[in-house]
Amino acid sequence: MLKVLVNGADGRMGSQAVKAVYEDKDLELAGGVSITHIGEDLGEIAGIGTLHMPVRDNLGKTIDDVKPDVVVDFTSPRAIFDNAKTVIEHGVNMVVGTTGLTAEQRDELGKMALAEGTCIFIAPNFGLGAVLMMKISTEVAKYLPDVEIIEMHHNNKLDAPSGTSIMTANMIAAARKEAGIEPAPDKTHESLEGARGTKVDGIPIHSVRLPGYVAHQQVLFGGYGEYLTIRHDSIDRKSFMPGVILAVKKVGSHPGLTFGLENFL
Ligand SMILES: NC(=O)C1=CN([C@@H]2O[C@H](COP(=O)(O)OP(=O)(O)OC[C@H]3O[C@@H](n4cnc5c(N)ncnc54)[C@H](O)[C@@H]3O)[C@@H](O)[C@H]2O)C=CC1
Ligand SMILES: O=C(O)C1=N[C@H](C(=O)O)C[C@H](O)C1
Repeated sequence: MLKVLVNGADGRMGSQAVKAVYEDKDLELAGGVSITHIGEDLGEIAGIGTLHMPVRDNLGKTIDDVKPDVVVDFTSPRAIFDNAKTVIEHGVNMVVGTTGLTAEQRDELGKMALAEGTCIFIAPNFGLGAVLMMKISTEVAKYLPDVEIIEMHHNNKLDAPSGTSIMTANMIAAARKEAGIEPAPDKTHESLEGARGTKVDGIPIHSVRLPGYVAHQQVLFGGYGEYLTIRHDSIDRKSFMPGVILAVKKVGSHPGLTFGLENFL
């Protein structure tokens, strides 16, 4: 049985991860860490009943105490780099769902993990539909290179643009480059700064934050007298859990850094 520790255990995603790990017959829930709800019962917070397992407040100390095989992290873009370093330094494998790491930070963590003989898996999106949205977008971009992304999330999301939209833009730009095809130049003058969104690899990303939304993205391709829109909607955070559980089970057989759920499908 793989022992799993969840960091950010009382959050929207962390509490779902606690439940998913607890319900999987091949995994053992080793504990939960957070900076809020410290000392409260982990099971009560995740809505699965009393577990007599308190939420702990120090990742490093908790790893020393419970000796997990895998740490799952759903915390905050500000905390994730240091969290990942702590986990790797303790020689433990890690599954990261938290967004906000730069490509340089990911590479650094991958090198650290290799040096320590551990495995780190990072995915900005664990939803199967979202992975397919990105993959299909790279195919479309070879024929319709003019593209913009609109991502829509709940108003408590801390970062913008979303990790998924950044990854989508990176993948589309790489596919366009490989196909030797370029988008039309953007001739618009922004009379108000920000009107055309932010740009990642030259691709405009527009971020919407509203109550009522969960996690949604549209990839809009324009052509001559036609357009094609690829849209993905996560309407329940349970949609991410099969991907998280898959990653927990597979991470240990991939030394160093693995980036993106498509590598495990
Ligand atoms: N990869 C994926 O499929 C998905 C990724 N996310 C990402 O996961 C992250 C968390 O999202 P939510 O669960 O919505 O946030 P949340 O705010 O509901 O939960 C984060 C939790 O982490 C705790 N926390 C913050 N800093 C911490 C630290 N240093 N150590 C331990 N605990 C800490 C907070 O107290 C909070 O309870 C975000 O970066 C979000 O973009 C969200 C959904 C899906
Ligand atoms: O914060 C969220 O909610 C989500 N974050 C991830 C992202 O930034 O892409 C994944 C999903 O979009 C939900």
